[in-house]
Amino acid sequence: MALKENKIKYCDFVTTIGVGTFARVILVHYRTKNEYYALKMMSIEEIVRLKQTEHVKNERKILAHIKHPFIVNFYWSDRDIRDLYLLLEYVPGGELFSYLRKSIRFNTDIAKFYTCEIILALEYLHSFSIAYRDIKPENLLLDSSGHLKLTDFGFAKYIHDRTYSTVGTPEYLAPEIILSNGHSTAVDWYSLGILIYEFLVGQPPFIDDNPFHIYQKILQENAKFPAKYVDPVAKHLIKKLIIHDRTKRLGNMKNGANDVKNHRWFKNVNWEYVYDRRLQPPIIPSVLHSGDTQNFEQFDDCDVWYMSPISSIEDFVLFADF
Ligand SMILES: Nc1ncnc2c1ncn2[C@@H]1O[C@H](COP(=O)(O)OP(=O)(O)OP(=O)(O)O)[C@@H](O)[C@H]1O
Repeated sequence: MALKENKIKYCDFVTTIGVGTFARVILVHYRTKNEYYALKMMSIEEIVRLKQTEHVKNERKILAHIKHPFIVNFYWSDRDIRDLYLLLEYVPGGELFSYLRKSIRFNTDIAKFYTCEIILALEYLHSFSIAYRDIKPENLLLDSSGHLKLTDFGFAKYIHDRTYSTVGTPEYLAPEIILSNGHSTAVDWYSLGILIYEFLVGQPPFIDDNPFHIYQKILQENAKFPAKYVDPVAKHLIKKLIIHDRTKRLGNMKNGANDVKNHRWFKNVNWEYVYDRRLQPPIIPSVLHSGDTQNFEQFDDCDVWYMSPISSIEDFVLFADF
């Protein structure tokens, strides 16, 4: 415990770079290394109250297990009487979401570049039976060279058979999650189909202010494909990814991710080049120095100094191995 607390001692808090449902993410400067990192902080009291204990434990366990060019790097976890901490690589280019909203939609080449990098990240995760379960543009960050880094493993889980919890973001939920039919890594291929659609069209196919109506649309309606933005090959790929029948869903059949990679939409893609980060990124973020936060929303300074409540002993011991 004393040893673990020492880790935080060397971090100077610089500014808040993200506030999610369960976490605050702070840019920290690590004095001994003179480097910047992203510190994800979660209030123990809040995590327990919002029934996220297992999710956070999964997140830590999975982050500690994986290493991939398109997934955010994890360094260590820690806790004190108020918070849980995850020290992550700082990815300074900001969320792909911001770039997508700014440009309204991506052309085929841009959409394809990001899709290729996500496919390799998903293929890697699925090889360990890890379902990511929260594919959306907000969880895709750009590094300083413009390559993708998947972040937020809060809903990721090792799934060896099927699992029944309802997690994810409404617009991206696979039908089997909505129906509580038990789900597996196949849900990520469904969400990838929705993501490609959002890249090309500028919004997901099933939208509504009320999540319940989104679920109804996902279950009952067919996606409409504006021909102006979605060419027939992309349409074919998306339809194969968002197919309700999991046994026919691309990525979830016996050839796994290879069926997706071999789809006509990726005809000229050299997958080794993709893995080696040798494709030219279509957007190069403006990053002036390693601790530059210009690509993130500005948060109130008091967020940095916000103190979570002291957790109860019962809650604290739930995270004994964190
Ligand atoms: N490693 C990182 N580098 C830079 N920014 C990051 C990093 N990790 C997270 N962020 C920023 O912080 C935001 C919130 O982080 P994260 O998504 O992990 O929190 P969360 O509470 O689990 O979110 P959600 O509400 O989506 O569940 C991200 O959307 C991103 O903008």
